[in-house]
Amino acid sequence: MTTDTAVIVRNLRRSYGERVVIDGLDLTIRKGEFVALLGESGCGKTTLLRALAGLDPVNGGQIDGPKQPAVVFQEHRLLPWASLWENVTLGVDTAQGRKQAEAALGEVGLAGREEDWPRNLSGGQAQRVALARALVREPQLMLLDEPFAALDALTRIKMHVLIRELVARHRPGVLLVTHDVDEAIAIADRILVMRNGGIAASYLTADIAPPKLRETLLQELGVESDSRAA
Ligand SMILES: Nc1ncnc2c1ncn2[C@@H]1O[C@H](COP(=O)(O)OP(=O)(O)OP(=O)(O)O)[C@@H](O)[C@H]1O
Repeated sequence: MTTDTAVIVRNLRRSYGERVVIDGLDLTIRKGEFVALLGESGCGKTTLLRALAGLDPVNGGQIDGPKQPAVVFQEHRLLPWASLWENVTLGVDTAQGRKQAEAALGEVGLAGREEDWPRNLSGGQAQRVALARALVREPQLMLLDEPFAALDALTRIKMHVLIRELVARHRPGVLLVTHDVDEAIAIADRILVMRNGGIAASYLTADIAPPKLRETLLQELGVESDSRAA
C-alpha cells in the first residue's frame, strides 16, 4: 500500500451460511477520495462496510487498510449519559488529541456546546458531533453508512457541504453507503455500483454531467428514470 492509499481490498469474500454476499470484490480508495457506494437493497453494501470496519469477519481475501477506521452510522450512536465533550474525547488521552477534539467541534459548528448533552441536540447537530468524533483521530479511512438518511432535506444539503469541506481539509479516504443517487452525485468523486457480490460499475462524477449520470445510475439500479432526468 502506498502512502497515497486509504484502503485496498482484494478478492474479498463473505457468506452467511450458504448465501454468498461478497464474491471476489476488489476496491481501492485513495486518501482524500470520496467514494459513494450504491446498489439494490440486499446487495451487500452494509456487509462490505462492516467488513472494512473490522466489525464482521470475512471468509477470504485481503483488506489492506487501517484496523479501526472511523465509522458514522445512520443513527448518531452518541453515549446519552456523556456530554458532547466526553463523547468526542472518549479514549483520547493526549493534549494533542484534546486540541484536535476542540478543533473538530468547532469545525462542525458546535464550539461552546461541549458541556451539553446528546438529548438536547437536533438530528443534524447529533450527526455533526458524530462527524467530529470520527475526525478526532485523523482517520486514514472514514466509513459512512447512510449518515444523512434520517435528516430533513435542507439539513441534508447542509451536511453535504460540511462533509465535503471536512474531507477536503482532513483528506481521509471515504466510503459512503447511500440509497440516494442525488446525494452520491452531489458529494462523491467516484460512484460505485455493487451487484452480484462485486463492484459492477464505477463512474467519476467529474466526467459525466449530473443529469446523464443520474439517468445512468438509475438504469444500473433497475429504476425507470423519472421526468427530472428526461
Ligand atoms: N447477520 C446476517 N445473517 C444472515 N444474513 C445476513 C446478515 N446480514 C445480512 N444478511 C444478508 O446479506 C445480504 C446483504 O445484506 P446487506 O445488509 O449487506 O445489504 P445492503 O445492500 O446493505 O441492503 P440495504 O440497502 O437494504 O441496507 C442480504 O441478503 C441479507 O439478508
